[in-house]
Amino acid sequence: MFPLRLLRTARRVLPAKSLSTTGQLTDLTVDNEGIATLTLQRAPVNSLNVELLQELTTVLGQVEKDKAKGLVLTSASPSVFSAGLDITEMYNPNVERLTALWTSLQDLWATLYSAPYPTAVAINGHAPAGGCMMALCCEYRTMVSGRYTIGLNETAVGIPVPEWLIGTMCKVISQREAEVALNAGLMFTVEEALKVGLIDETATDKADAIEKSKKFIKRFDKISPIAHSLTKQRFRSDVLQPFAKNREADLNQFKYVVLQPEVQELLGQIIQKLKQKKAAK
Ligand SMILES: CC/C=C\CC/C=C/CC(=O)SCCNC(=O)CCNC(=O)[C@H](O)C(C)(C)COP(=O)(O)OP(=O)(O)OC[C@H]1O[C@@H](n2cnc3c(N)ncnc32)[C@H](O)[C@@H]1OP(=O)(O)O
Repeated sequence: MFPLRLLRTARRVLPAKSLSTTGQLTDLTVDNEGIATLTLQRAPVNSLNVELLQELTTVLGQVEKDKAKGLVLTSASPSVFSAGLDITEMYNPNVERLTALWTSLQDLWATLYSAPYPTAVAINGHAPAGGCMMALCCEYRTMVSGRYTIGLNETAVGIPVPEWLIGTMCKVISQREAEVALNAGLMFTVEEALKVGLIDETATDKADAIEKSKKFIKRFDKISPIAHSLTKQRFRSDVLQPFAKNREADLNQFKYVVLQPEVQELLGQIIQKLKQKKAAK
């Protein structure tokens, strides 16, 4: 059950010096104020394969165990926050690996969405699909201005958006805006995202986005962790609880859809287009 996980009693008194942990695909640092920064670093575009999804969930568990003051999520890429699920994991897949991919995505979503500590994201580049999903899980979104896009474009790659992700989006933007965007797999520019409330503010660069994210986390300095985590839980439980009951059916539906010949054909075409785009650069 999610409620107990969300019950958070005290922040740890952190040592004066910064802590730093480096995984293979992510980097976690904790500053001397106790704010953790988790950086995605799977080059070139932080696409989410099984290993990255699992590492992210493990590191989030560590942030919780260490009782950090809060978390800032960002990316090491100069232009992409995350390209979403690794498309090559879904094309001609090994079914066991496909199962692990979706189960790991479910775990990451549930862990980040129900994190008992304050969360903010510094979106320093494009954030399609699973990239947008991670941003939506956070309590505050700052995006670097530029020619970047953000949104849930799953239908454009042949994947229906699961109910838990529709619910997550509808907590952030209006149901009407969400329905129009998700049905057609539309992406938002930074300006459009700000206008509909998909992001909370813009930043001039990554450093500015991180600073703004940390400023958000510091809002909770005088708020009791129990008051914060229980209130957050109450806002999110109507999305988390049905998810917990339906995750097996959600997995089966994902596998059924991805293995359809027409979806496989579409995924193959997308991979081809990405390759041609690179060759034309
Ligand atoms: C039911 C499920 C619903 C919701 C749950 C959440 C999950 C959703 C499913 C997904 O996430 S599907 C993935 C959807 N993602 C996309 O459609 C993004 C595709 N990529 C792009 O649009 C662009 O790459 C970019 C805008 C992110 C970045 O553009 P740029 O900086 O110009 O880089 P390149 O396009 O040249 O790509 C560099 C390199 O990376 C490879 N790549 C890009 N995206 C992916 C990806 N999603 N998976 C795997 N690989 C990707 C691309 O092929 C290039 O590879 P090279 O080997 O040629 O270097």
